This record gives sequence, structure tokens and C-alpha cells, in this order.
Amino acid sequence: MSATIIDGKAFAAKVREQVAAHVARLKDEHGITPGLAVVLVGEDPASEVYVRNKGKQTLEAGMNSFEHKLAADTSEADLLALIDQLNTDPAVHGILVQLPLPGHLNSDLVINSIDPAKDVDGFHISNVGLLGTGQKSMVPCTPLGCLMMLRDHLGSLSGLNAVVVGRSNIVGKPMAQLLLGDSCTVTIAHSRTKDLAEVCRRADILVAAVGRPEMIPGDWVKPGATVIDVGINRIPAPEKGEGKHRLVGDVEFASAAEVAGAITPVPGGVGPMTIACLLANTVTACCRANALPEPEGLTA
Ligand SMILES: NC(=O)C1=CN([C@@H]2O[C@H](COP(=O)(O)OP(=O)(O)OC[C@H]3O[C@@H](n4cnc5c(N)ncnc54)[C@H](OP(=O)(O)O)[C@@H]3O)[C@@H](O)[C@H]2O)C=CC1
Ligand SMILES: Nc1nc(=O)c2c([nH]1)NC[C@@H]1CN(c3ccc(C(=O)N[C@@H](CCC(=O)O)C(=O)O)cc3)C=[N+]21
Repeated sequence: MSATIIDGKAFAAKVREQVAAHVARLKDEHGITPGLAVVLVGEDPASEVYVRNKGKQTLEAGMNSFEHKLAADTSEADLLALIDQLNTDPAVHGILVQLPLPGHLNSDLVINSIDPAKDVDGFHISNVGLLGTGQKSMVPCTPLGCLMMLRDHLGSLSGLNAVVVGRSNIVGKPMAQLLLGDSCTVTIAHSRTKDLAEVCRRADILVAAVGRPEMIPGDWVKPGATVIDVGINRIPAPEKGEGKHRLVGDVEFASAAEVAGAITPVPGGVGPMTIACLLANTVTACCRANALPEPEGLTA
């Protein structure tokens, strides 16, 4: 193995320290405690892992955590009423509605009912538009975490060929916007892309956000490339015992690590950074709401 392992877990711990320091200052100097509300409708395994880690880390950073767990058959009207209440609650600075939502709920409608200033996921059309036009916005947590690791590892990204595999609204598209903002030459690949292997081999920066376990093998990776593996896939792990699972990314780690210059592991890569950036966005939202200076280095 030749690649540098980008330690997202350690990086995330540093980001959370910076967040906690800023939270302490907000409390001491202004008597303000940032608050994050998370809304979970029904049960989704990926979301539950995320919510569990997040609630704990929100409290550890000194912030208030408000969890709203709603039944899977909650009506759209009830969900919108809750969001309305959180929008007007002065103790709530950030609102996150876990995705995916059950099929009977219109996610676009729900997301766009969140006050854009409290939209710490950065999914509201207003924030999407601001990001796309290079204006100050709330930046989606997962792509923001990826950008932080890339800048930390590479310094300048200017002029590099970046390939993002996946075009979802929550990862692929905002990731591409951020890379473009840092002057990469950006290609967005997806399930209809012709000769994906060839496209990937041109990437100085390869971001995989597909949701297919170990889909990208080492021979799709350009020698020396920086590989960011966003995928979180639970696969059976009979070697750990009957019915056990383990997490793997969208990249075949062992073979990719032979070729890449640097690579993020799964777990311990993008996942922890996503949560750290959610906390960072909550502090940023709180500062903006109170017309106070924002923490430095924690936004795009
Ligand atoms: N680490 C973290 O913090 C987070 C991790 N994730 C993980 O990242 C992964 C992606 O999530 P998300 O963006 O929400 O997923 P989506 O399912 O919304 O999007 C997947 C994308 O991958 C593309 N795709 C699917 N199959 C192929 C293929 N064979 N070749 C090329 N492209 C393909 C799809 O293309 P098309 O549009 O053509 O269908 C689509 O654009 C998942 O594993 C998820 O669990 C997600 C959020 C946060
Ligand atoms: N509105 C919304 N925003 C999201 O950002 C969002 C969402 N909905 N729905 C679900 C996905 C998924 N997601 C994860 C974040 C962190 C880990 C994470 O911490 N992963 C650890 C592993 C945890 C474990 O050990 O199981 C790691 O990669 O090291 C996982 C998954 C955010 N998402």
C-alpha cells in the first residue's frame, strides 16, 4: 500500500474542538447557546447511525440538541407544522430533516419549508442557488467535509481534474459546485456515463458518491490521485459472526490504496467529517442569526 490515508476521524475531532471553542465563547461573551433540531420520520438504518452519533457530538460541543422522532405515517401537514414551530423558535439555530423521507411525503416541499437561515443541510433551493452563484450560503455538510480534507491534503485545488461519480442533490451536485468554486475542471459522472473507468482514470481528484459497495477498483484510479470515498454501504460480514455486517465504501479500498496518492477510509473518512460540519454549520447559522462574527475556517 502506498497511499496516504486521510484520517477523517482525527480531522473531524479537530473541527469539533474548534466548534466547541466557538460555542464556549458565544456562551461566555453573549449568553447564547447554539441549538440544533433533528427531525427523523420513520426508521431508516443509515439515518439512525447518523442521528445517534450526531446527538452525542452536539452535546459534547456544548450545544443544545432537540430530537423529534415522528411515526412513519406522520402526515405532511403535521411535519410542516413542526418545521414551522422550529422556524420560529429562537433557541433553534439549525434544523435538519433526515432523508430519505417516507414515500408519502414530498421531500422538496418539506425541505423548502425550512427557514433558509436555519437550513444547516444546505438543501433549501435558496441555499442551492446561492452556492451555485458563488454567494454566501449554508453549504451541505458532506461535500463541505470532503472539501476541507482535499484543501488540507492538497493545498490548492486550482486547475486539477476532478471527477465526481454521483449526481444527487445531497452529495454529487453540491460537491461539484464546491470543486468548481476552487477552480477544478469538474466532470460529473452517473449511471448513464459511457466508459466510466476511462473517465475516472483522468481524475486527479476522484469523489465516489454512488452507494454501490466497492464499485470502483484500483485500476480506475490515476496513479497519485486523491480519492474521496463518500459511500457508506453495509454488507454482510460472516467472518465476524452470523448476521454481522461491516461498512465499506464505493471504492475498493485495498486495490485503490496501491495506486492513489491519498485516500479516505470507510469508516473513519467522510462520515465523521459530515457530522463535524453539521455542528460547524449550526454555529455559523447561530452567529449569522445574532449578527456576530462567524468562526473562521469552518465554512467554504
Ligand atoms: N459519508 C456521509 O456522510 C454520507 C454518505 N452517503 C453515502 O453516499 C452514497 C451516495 O449517496 P447519495 O448521493 O444520497 O445517493 P443517491 O442514490 O441519491 O445517488 C447515487 C448516484 O450514483 C449514481 N450511480 C448509481 N449507480 C451507478 C453506476 N453503476 N455507475 C455510475 N453512477 C451510478 C446515480 O446515477 P443516476 O443519477 O444516473 O441514477 C446517482 O447519481 C451512499 O452510499 C450513501 O450512503 C450519503 C450522504 C452522506
Ligand atoms: N438530511 C440529511 N442529511 C444528511 O447528511 C444525511 C441524511 N439526511 N440521511 C442519511 C445520510 C447518511 N449520513 C451519514 C453521516 C455520517 C455517517 C457516519 O458517521 N459514519 C461513520 C460510521 C458510523 C458507524 O460506525 O456505523 C464513518 O463513516 O466512520 C454515516 C452516514 C448523513 N446523511
